[in-house]
Amino acid sequence: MAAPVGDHMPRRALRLGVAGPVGTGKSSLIATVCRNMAAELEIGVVTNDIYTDEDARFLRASGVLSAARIRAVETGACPHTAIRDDITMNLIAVEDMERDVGPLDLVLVESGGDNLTATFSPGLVDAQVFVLDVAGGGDVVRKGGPGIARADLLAVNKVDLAPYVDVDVDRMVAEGAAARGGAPVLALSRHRPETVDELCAWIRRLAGDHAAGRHTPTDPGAPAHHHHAHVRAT
Ligand SMILES: Nc1nc2c(ncn2[C@@H]2O[C@H](COP(=O)(O)OP(=O)(O)OP(=O)(O)O)[C@@H](O)[C@H]2O)c(=O)[nH]1
Repeated sequence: MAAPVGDHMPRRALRLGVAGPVGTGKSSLIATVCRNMAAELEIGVVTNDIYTDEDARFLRASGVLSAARIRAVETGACPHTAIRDDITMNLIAVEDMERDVGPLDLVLVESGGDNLTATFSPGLVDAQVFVLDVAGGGDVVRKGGPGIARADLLAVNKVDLAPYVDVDVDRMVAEGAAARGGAPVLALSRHRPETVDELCAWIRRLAGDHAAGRHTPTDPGAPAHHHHAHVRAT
């Protein structure tokens, strides 16, 4: 689908951030999107890990994209540092990839796993998905935070596990929608194709709006204030 728009202005890919606590299924969600949408969109992925390139290796091993379309950023610090405070490493990774393998339609940027605080800078991504999972407990949506409250999409993932962890998915989704003033919440499982279709439809709409110049990034707000003064030099 990638093609220049207008007379001579090549457009850049839609950049979609994927954030959320450790292990909620961010890499799996990205692999699922690539598997289901690679035939219609030219896709690239940038992963952020604190100390490793584990997520990039997982995605390369899954075989959903060629290795050149998967770049790893090792942040060496809290996830929000590289996706919000100083986005330079990520911007360079995205721009290098688009130059090397582009033009692309969609670049997915995965944050390193965090607690509930990480949000992407609107200078890095055009939109963001915040991923929770039912295994984290039905009450986690009530704990709030900028990602839960104001990301473009809240995904409640692994809903296939809900019966095993005593979570009422409908209630979790309703509480999420209430916390977000009605903004979209998606009950998701990679084992439930109809939910994957809904995720792909949401991305398809967003990519269309971006390509047509109809999408304006909104900032979910800064992460909760915190500091590292307790980490003492020896
Ligand atoms: N049952 C079930 N398991 C899932 C689903 N999605 C992901 N998982 C599993 O959840 C675990 C964590 O998934 P990842 O995709 O690695 O999670 P992540 O958020 O990228 O993890 P970090 O990068 O470490 O923060 C893995 O064992 C996945 O197989 C799902 O929809 N259903």
